Amino acid sequence: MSTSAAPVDPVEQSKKLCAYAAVQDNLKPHHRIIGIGSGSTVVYVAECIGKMPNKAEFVCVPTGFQSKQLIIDNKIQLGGLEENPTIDIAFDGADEIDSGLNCIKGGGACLLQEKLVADSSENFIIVADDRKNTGVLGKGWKKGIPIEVIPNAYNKIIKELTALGGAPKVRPGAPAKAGPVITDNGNFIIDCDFGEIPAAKVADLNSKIKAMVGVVETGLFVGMAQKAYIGNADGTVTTLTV
Ligand SMILES: O=C(CO)[C@H](O)[C@H](O)COP(=O)(O)O
Repeated sequence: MSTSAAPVDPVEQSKKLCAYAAVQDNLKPHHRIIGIGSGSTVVYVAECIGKMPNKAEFVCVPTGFQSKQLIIDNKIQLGGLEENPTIDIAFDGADEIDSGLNCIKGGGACLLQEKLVADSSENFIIVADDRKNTGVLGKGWKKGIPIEVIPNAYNKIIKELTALGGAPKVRPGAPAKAGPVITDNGNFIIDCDFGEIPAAKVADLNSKIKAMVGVVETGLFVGMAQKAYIGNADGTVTTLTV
């Protein structure tokens, strides 16, 4: 019988390393309410918290269906934003990070609940593998900025985004569903490519998109993260701060 271990995928390993480092460095003894983001990197945040001997002291607030399952699977106490409007610290992944720690989020269509949790958190920490750390939004992430919209407003908003210089597309649910992706909040996602967005222009673009009636939220997280933990392919972790 062979006893050789399964090969370790370096990207998966880097996600785990940055997530564990972020929790171990930032979760303080007085923290009680923790926000848990969405995606494949925060899986390791929940795993790390789930292994803590004092995990019964924490209440974790999820950012969507997947995140809720992670909290349940790791046997951590689940809480809602309604009972916990102030979150001590939140950990979340990102699709891309710029030099000012602005992020594109929403690749998993969870951006609205993610932004609610981030905005309610006293500390917001990003965990990501080094492919996300490009320095400029739109440089590596070519799918566009995810924008959550009220369903019957999608054509109106597509017109407005096009006039703003973007290339918008409704996110399809195919092959798993005919028709568009429906978010956890019952809305559509429009992915809108604006090319590379210099850090100094991210806030203005975000304000212009948010001002469109029918837009619920954008996947531009402007000035929200205090720190980002980047897992590198060589097994090291880089910490970025603003
Ligand atoms: O914004 C998100 C979901 O809406 C995720 O945090 C983002 O897509 C990163 O995911 P991953 O850790 O799998 O790269």
